[in-house]
Order: sequence, then C-alpha cells, then structure tokens
Amino acid sequence: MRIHVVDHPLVAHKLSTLRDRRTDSPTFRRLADELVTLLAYEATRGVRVDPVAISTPVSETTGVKLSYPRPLVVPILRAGLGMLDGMVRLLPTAEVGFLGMIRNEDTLEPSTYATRMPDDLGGRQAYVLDPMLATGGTLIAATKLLLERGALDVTAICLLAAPEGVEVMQEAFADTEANVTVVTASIDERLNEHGYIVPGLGDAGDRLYGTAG
Ligand SMILES: O=P(O)(O)OC[C@H]1O[C@H](OP(=O)(O)OP(=O)(O)O)[C@H](O)[C@@H]1O
Ligand SMILES: O=c1cc[nH]c(=O)[nH]1
Ligand SMILES: [Mg+2]
Repeated sequence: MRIHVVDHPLVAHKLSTLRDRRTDSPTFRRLADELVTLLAYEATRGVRVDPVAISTPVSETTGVKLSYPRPLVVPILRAGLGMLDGMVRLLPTAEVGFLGMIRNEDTLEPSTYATRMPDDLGGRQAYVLDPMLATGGTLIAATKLLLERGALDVTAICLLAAPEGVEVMQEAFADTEANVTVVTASIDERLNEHGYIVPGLGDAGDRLYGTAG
C-alpha cells in the first residue's frame, strides 16, 4: 500500500481551522469540501486517460480524455458524504456508489448497513471517501469489498489518518496485486483509548452534521 501525505500550506491552513473545536458545522462542511478537492488533485494523479484527436482553432493535436469504464467514487456514509461534492467537482463524469458503515463505539469493529454500487467492478478505478482513518477497520473492510468485486485499484482520500490505521492498512494489503493508496492531509500522533485520532478533529460525522449534542 502506498501512503501519500499532501504537504501544502493551503491544505495545512484549512486543516487547522477544521480541527479547531470552535469551528461550526457550516464552516466545517465548507472546509471539508475545499480540502477534498485539493487532496483529490493528488489522488487522481494516476487516473487513466486515453489519447484523443482534437482540432484547436490553429491546428490538429492530440489531447486526452478519461478512459472508460469511468472512475467510481465511493463515499462511506455518513461522514464521507461530506466529501462527495468536492470530489465530483473534479471528476464530474465519475459514477458514485455508496457504502454505509459504522464502527461500534465499544469494540471499534465496523459493520456495514448499506451497500449500493455495481456488483462487477472489473477494470474500475475506485476512489473511497472517508475523512477519518482511525483503527483502519472501516477502510480495510471497504477496500476488501471493492477489490473482491474486481476493482483495478483503490485510492482512499482521508482528511486525517492515525499511524495505527496506516500500519494495519499496510499489513492488510501487503500481498495484494491491486494498487491500494491512501491520500491524506496529515498522519497524526496516535489514537486515544476511545479510538479517536489525537490531536484529530473529533467525530467527523457529528461535526459535519451538527449532532455533537
Ligand atoms: O478507522 P476506524 O476505526 O474504522 O474509524 C473510522 C470510521 O469512523 C467514522 O465513522 P463512524 O463510525 O463514526 O460513522 P459516521 O460517519 O456515521 O459518523 C469515520 O468516518 C470512519 O468511517
Ligand atoms: O477521531 C476519529 C476517529 C474515528 N471517527 C471519527 O469521526 N473521528
Ligand atoms: Mg461518527
């Protein structure tokens, strides 16, 4: 598995405001949207394109267009939904599939409560959206499901990652032939005893949707 930390002052600036506990939900949503577009620029570096002949007003030349089959974008509900608009702004022709997953607050084990995407992902490049890679349980399960359905490669865009989650992802996909990549704005210090990323940003879903109580 490949991990890419996007090192850019604009990303660091937006992430700092996102982390701040005083940032309200509307601002949090806007920043998450802006950040995913910046991360997606790096994450799509390997998106497949085909050559295409074009005529400019001056001459004939060769350009490129996205290959078929189209890329598949998969937000992991609920928090990943806050990253969807920012992603499809960059890849407007992508197909979108949905995975609803929640991790148990006591065991930290993920469970899947909704799956809505093509059964056959043969030849598809998949982009998973989830703001938080914590223990890694959720992203491992999502990536396995996509690879089992035939995805050519899986690129996850996570706003934040914990070192523990990165390590288990690396172990889980060490022998996988398909390319698995995680693109993130930061690898934080650690997980706390509740499985939350430190310093992190708290519960991404609660902060996006105003359910923090
Ligand atoms: O790496 P892990 O330890 O598996 O944790 C990460 C998961 O936890 C959060 O979702 P959550 O279960 O809070 O669901 P939500 O998006 O509905 O809030 C987050 O959005 C990831 O999906
Ligand atoms: O820090 C964390 C860990 C998991 N899920 C979150 O929303 N935040
Ligand atoms: Mg949550």
